Amino acid sequence: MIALNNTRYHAAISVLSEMLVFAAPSDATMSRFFRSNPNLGGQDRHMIAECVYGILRNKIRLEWVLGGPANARSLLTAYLVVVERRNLRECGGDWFPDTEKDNFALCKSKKLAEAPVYVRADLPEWVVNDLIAGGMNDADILALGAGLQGAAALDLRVNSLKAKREQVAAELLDVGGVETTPTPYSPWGLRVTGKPAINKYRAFTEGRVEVQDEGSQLLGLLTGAKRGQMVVDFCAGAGGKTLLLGAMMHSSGRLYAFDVSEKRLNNFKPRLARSGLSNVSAQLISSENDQKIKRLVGKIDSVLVDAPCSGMGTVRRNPDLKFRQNPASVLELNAMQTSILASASRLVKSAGRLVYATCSFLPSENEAIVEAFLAANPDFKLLDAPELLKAEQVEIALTGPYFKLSPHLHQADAFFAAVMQRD
Ligand SMILES: C[S@@+](CC[C@H](N)C(=O)[O-])C[C@H]1O[C@@H](n2cnc3c(N)ncnc32)[C@H](O)[C@@H]1O
Repeated sequence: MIALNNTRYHAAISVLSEMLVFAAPSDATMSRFFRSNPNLGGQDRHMIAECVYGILRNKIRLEWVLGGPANARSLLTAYLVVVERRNLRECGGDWFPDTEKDNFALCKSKKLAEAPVYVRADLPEWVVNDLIAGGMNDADILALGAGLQGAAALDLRVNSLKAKREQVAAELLDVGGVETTPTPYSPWGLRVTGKPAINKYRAFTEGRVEVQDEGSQLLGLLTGAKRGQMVVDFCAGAGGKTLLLGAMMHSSGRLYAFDVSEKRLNNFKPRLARSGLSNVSAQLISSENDQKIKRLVGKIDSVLVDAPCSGMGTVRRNPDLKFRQNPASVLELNAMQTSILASASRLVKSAGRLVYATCSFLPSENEAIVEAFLAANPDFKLLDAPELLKAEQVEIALTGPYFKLSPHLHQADAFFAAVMQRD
């Protein structure tokens, strides 16, 4: 139970009211709020953050219980009843206003078990409709929804160019008391106990580890990138996956990192410097059809398209994404995804690989894009992702030919990848 008091109760309502506009990512709103309220101590901040993120995670259920869209104060009341299961007696003290007592009683009277599936899964109705259109049943939707409510772990990837996993684990423990365990599937992964600031350790500043979720690490294996190859990371962003591909290539061959965002590519520079890689060419492109990529047509062994997406698979870390995305924004993304995949595919040489990935679980951003691409490009065929991982000694329970991770099954963010090969 969150230890509320007058200050924390009012601060939580204040910051949540700002967040509910969804004009900015909620973590940015939270940081700004704490900066402008320096009187709040460490414990206060912790409790306020717990309370506010707990409300965002459960907002759909809380609003159903309240009977419709609600303000921050009512949501907090519903949170105390529905999530914390408090009695009115436990909301004693000066902080719980008499005016909220009716809301309290209303929330107590509602039975969540009677709510529609989208409410019980705490996913927007349009998201659940997308899942149903993709063939998911109610039980799986509820399991996915429950998994997305959980806490996300902090995963590290050991840079195989510079160190071994056991060495880095020992170093982190020795230097900072940071406890880690090997990730269940990735050969380079370490799962950190708690959330220590890894960037202050030399293992990080000297490029022996990077922060990277396990799903992204496994994606590297699916590209099959090897020593001496020509590889393209088409949507490289700040280069998280580029660094992994470069390490898999032993810093040999040529690795092109393209992106339309100068800011993201600039953020990649210090990471690249730390990594020790010397085979990377990072290039800003104006669009997926930029002239710069023309000279690479038909020459690339493996092309990764880590497409711009709704990010819905990361709602454990960013619960506000559920409310910052909508059917129209996803439709816009679908058009981009289709166009980027089509353009990037031109670079793949005969028998080369094309990997399409998103950090989303929406079938409209995943299977639908890949199926349409394959239908329009019969020279590409779908490979079996679980088989490819098995060949890399990764045994992971997956159904179907795609690489689909879910938090409730794989203790990772939801993630999707399809591996294709040009005939
Ligand atoms: C999911 S993020 C990539 C994250 C990155 N691969 C990583 O591991 O850190 C998608 C990226 O696609 C980029 N992007 C958007 N439109 C693009 C386009 N038309 N061509 C290439 N990249 C694009 C965005 O700037 C963004 O950096």
